[in-house]
Amino acid sequence: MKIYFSGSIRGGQQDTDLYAELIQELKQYGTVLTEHIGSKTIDTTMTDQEIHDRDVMWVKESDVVIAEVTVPSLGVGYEIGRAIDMKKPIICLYRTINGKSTSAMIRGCSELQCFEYSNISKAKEILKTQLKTK
Ligand SMILES: O=c1[nH]c(=O)n([C@H]2C[C@H](O)[C@@H](COP(=O)(O)O)O2)cc1CO
Repeated sequence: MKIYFSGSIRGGQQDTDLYAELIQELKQYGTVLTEHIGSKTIDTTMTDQEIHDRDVMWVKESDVVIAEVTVPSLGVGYEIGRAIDMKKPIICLYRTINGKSTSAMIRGCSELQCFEYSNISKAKEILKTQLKTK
């Protein structure tokens, strides 16, 4: 199974360590195409167009998209929209921080499976339940 993991980069990298742990967990279910999202080092050798085209190709190739949407990111929202058009199964994970929840455009979308979680163990449980059937 090919997994496209989506998480904020230019939207803010405060959750990068959490993404790295989720990516590590996801590796037991298949190949994670986007391991770089769990690293704070940004590749400066690629142009924006190269990043965009590579990532859209990976979304196309993927069997499932997992998006951590707590940190608002234009790129993550865009990838989710493209993945919906491609009819991919999409799981969105988010935490509520200081009473602030994620966008209604994500939580209110019936084509997404959205799950709120409070800590990494809960996120792993959600992934286990959701991915064992895929
Ligand atoms: O350098 C990058 N590499 C990359 O793969 N992305 C993709 C993957 C992430 O899921 C998403 C993050 O978008 P943003 O940078 O707008 O937060 O976009 C985004 C950037 C920078 O925008």
